[in-house]
Amino acid sequence: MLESILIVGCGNMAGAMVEGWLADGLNPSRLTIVDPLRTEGPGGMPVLPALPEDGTFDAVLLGIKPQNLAEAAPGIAALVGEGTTVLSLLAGIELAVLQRHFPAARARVRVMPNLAVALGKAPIALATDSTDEALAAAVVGLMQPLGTPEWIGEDKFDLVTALAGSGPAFVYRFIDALGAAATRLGLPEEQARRLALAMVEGASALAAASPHDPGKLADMVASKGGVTRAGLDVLDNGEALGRVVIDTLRAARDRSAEMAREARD
Ligand SMILES: NC(=O)C1=CN([C@@H]2O[C@H](COP(=O)(O)OP(=O)(O)OC[C@H]3O[C@@H](n4cnc5c(N)ncnc54)[C@H](O)[C@@H]3O)[C@@H](O)[C@H]2O)C=CC1
Ligand SMILES: O=C(O)[C@@H]1CCC=N1
Repeated sequence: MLESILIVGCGNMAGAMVEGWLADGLNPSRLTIVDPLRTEGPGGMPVLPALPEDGTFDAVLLGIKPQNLAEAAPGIAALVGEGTTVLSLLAGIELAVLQRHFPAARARVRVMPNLAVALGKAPIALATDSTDEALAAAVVGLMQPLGTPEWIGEDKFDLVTALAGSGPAFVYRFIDALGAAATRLGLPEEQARRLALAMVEGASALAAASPHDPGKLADMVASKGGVTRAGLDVLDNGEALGRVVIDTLRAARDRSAEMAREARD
């Protein structure tokens, strides 16, 4: 049902999806990639500099920036027929706006992954204006090799964009901050960075594998009156970490909502 896929815009995000699909064994002949700024895609895939003149595709994956949509949409729409599902990665571009640009499509689906799709480890939020259950199952099947797809009401998409889409950047900042702090407190910089990254990798793998929630795991690390508790007391004091994280997600969510308003009007 989603055999042939035209990918329009193959930068960081769509490129990572292609990497994930190829790693999972997807037949590259299913993908046609268009990007004026790339000569080669992941795995040496060919990239067309412009949209093909004609062709029939089961899906069109939009991997361009939201601000490029209005200009690119008419050309893309010419390749979107009644059998084509539009899959959009674009932050803050609502289904209603996709409907306006691609009225002939079989369905429109918002997809919010993150760069961990390359490793098959991204949460992938999905929202659609279609009620076709077979199509919904096909979309989930297409996304499954890239991580953990799940349907989410579109009213939560701004928040999910902040958490699942932008989230890795927030975690990378925290890893950087751990390394920088350890450097400032006396470890050689390279060693501090290496230890911080290895620690986060192991801790998140354990959190994913453990039957315990992260709060319980934190308590399992912290001995009463010991070393970890002294550090946690700083993070917990006045909910210091909790407050900065709420402010972070709120700012990202609100920017997504603002982008949605701009694209709507
Ligand atoms: N980078 C990320 O982690 C995430 C990005 N997204 C969404 O993915 C989309 C792409 O973001 P990135 O990959 O980060 O941007 P990017 O700038 O790396 O990639 C965009 C690509 O689109 C190409 N492009 C521009 N106009 C085009 C056109 N008319 N036809 C074909 N290709 C065209 C550019 O040459 C570029 O390679 C955005 O809409 C963003 O909201 C969603 C989730 C996470
Ligand atoms: O920063 C952005 O706008 C996109 C959406 C989520 C991640 N990157």
